[in-house]
Amino acid sequence: MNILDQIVARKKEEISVSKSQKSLESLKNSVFFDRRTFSLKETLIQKSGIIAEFKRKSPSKGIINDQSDVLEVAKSYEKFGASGISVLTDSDFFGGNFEDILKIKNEIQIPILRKDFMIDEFQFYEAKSIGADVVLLIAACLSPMQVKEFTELSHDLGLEVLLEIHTEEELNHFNKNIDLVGINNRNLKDFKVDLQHSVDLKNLLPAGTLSVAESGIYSFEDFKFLKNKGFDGFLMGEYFMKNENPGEAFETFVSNLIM
Ligand SMILES: O=P(O)(O)OC[C@@H](O)[C@@H](O)c1c[nH]c2ccccc12
Repeated sequence: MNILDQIVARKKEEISVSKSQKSLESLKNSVFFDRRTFSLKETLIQKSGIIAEFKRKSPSKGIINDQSDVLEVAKSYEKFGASGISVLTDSDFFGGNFEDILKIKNEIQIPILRKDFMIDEFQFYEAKSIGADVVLLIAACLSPMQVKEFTELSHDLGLEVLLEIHTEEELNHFNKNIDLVGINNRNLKDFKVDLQHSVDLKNLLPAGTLSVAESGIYSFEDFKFLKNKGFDGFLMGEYFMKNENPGEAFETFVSNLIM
């Protein structure tokens, strides 16, 4: 079984436990459920375009940073111009949890992306209830029909959708209601990173689609290359998180943008 299949299999178990512990009603009654959400479509254009990620570990890299405080990092990301913050909520494979979003929600004013493997309606109510503004839909673990249904549900809840694709075939998961399309530079099945592959795929998107280059952006040159090819957004995690102080690393990185 490839890693993505393993994660999804584990996620199904996790969801059934969650459902047995929490009712949909209780999610709808939570403090953050009834609120206005922030739009990543807007901040992507208004700010640096960088969606900075908080990630403790990953299947491809092992432990990246298990010391940093989520609130401290999130505040710096916001202060130095991040368009949004991506927070991993998968615990087994990425070391994340819901608390990370709950802790930062009232402290920052930019969109929060709940980064997880979304395969069940229940998770979208959860995302809203913990304070997320945007959710990730990974084409590789969903059918085009599921993408369509989950997009409608997300919009009913006031959440925006970032659809992640990696191959040309996955373009058939796109529909006109999708808010943003992320092209993963990293193949989730073998972890290979290929920036040119993403550029080629981006050129096949309908004109005017907001595009986000995801993963494996490891230098300012990588960033500039993708920006010059027309990407609107850049999802970066490890490059910042591998430092003792990810917020400071973010500040240094964006100082290049102004020069
Ligand atoms: O740490 P990186 O290489 O900068 O990548 C960030 C982000 O793109 C990556 O974490 C990611 C992209 N798509 C995902 C899907 C699930 C989990 C994680 C991801």
